[in-house]
Amino acid sequence: MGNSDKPLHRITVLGAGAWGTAFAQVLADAGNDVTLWAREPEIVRSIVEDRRNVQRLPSVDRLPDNITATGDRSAAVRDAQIVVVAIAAQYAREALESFRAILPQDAIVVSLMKGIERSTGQRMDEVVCEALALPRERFVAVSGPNLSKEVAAREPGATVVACCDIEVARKVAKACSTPYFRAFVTTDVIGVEMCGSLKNVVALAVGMVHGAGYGQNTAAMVQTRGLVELTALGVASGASAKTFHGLAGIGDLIATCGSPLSRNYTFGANIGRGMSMQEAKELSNGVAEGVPTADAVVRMGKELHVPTPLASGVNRVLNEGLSCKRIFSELLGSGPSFDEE
Ligand SMILES: NC(=O)C1=CN([C@@H]2O[C@H](COP(=O)(O)OP(=O)(O)OC[C@H]3O[C@@H](n4cnc5c(N)ncnc54)[C@H](OP(=O)(O)O)[C@@H]3O)[C@@H](O)[C@H]2O)C=CC1
Ligand SMILES: O=C(CO)COP(=O)(O)O
Repeated sequence: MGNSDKPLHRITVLGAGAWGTAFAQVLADAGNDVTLWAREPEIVRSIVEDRRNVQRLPSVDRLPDNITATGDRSAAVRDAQIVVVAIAAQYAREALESFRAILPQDAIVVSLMKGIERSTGQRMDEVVCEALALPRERFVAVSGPNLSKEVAAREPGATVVACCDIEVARKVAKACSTPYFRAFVTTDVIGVEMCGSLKNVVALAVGMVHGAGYGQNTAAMVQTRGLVELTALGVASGASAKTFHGLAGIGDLIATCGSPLSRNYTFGANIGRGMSMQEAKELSNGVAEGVPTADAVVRMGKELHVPTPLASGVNRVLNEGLSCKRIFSELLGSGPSFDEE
């Protein structure tokens, strides 16, 4: 499905999980030559020999021919012009440090990850730049309403590509644009990072709402107050409020909070139904980034003097065993309050 005979770019995707593999297909469809790096030999074998990633993206029957895979770090990044990182956020630093010495000098690094590092409270732009000693001009964040299974089915959709250098953002946007996938650009890296990471905590909460047996009124309250909370945290971190009202913010919130395809939503729903953390983890179809991120968000709120009632409630359910019903009634507060700000 490439656009021309000559590949647009040589791109390497680190991490052949659900989103790494689906995004690799977008890049291949856009006309790039794509190499997926995976640490699991069986995933590499199945992509190379069977043209499938049965473990992580079983819905795709045949990956495009211009995708290959390897487990060899040096071979994976040797000629890469763009390196895309799609590793579970809590393990990104450790995984990227092993690429630091072998990353091509001028490669652009794109993060697809949506999480805050629990041990440091850092966003993925900070983690990636630190782990790879990467200048910020070569860091790009991609985030939006992008449920991997729907993107992999080539359903119409869009994303946001952020870099402090708008020309670099445009280059990456072009590299991931296809007739079914559109990329919008911005320089608000912090905003895009905060949207993607924090909406996962809201998706956990909305999942808990439905799991606990409540309906759309409660879900709408949680989702809307969640947007207010994540916007306040983002703005206090240096982001533009506008970003939160766009595709990466409210757009992703709508997709994630409204779909059982979301691992965060599903994890929250299972907790709401009364499962233990262990049971919910065992059932999860991939990483639910909001779980470790909730704790980081609460600490971030304290540091930035931004109230985080929703993230605090979610965190107390996850880490202190509070009931979902209790946190939603506590969210309503006691005395009268009519000020929506
Ligand atoms: N799925 C989606 O719809 C979307 C996901 N995202 C974000 O993209 C990121 C990846 O998500 P997704 O691909 O879906 O998640 P998956 O759970 O499907 O995959 C996680 C990936 O991280 C890898 N990984 C985990 N630990 C390590 C480690 N120590 N070293 C190297 N690799 C490691 C896994 O490798 P292994 O297979 O060997 O365990 C796997 O490739 C997340 O931050 C997520 O929030 C963003 C948009 C959409
Ligand atoms: O970020 C996503 C959609 O935009 C995917 O959400 P989950 O990680 O909850 O599956």
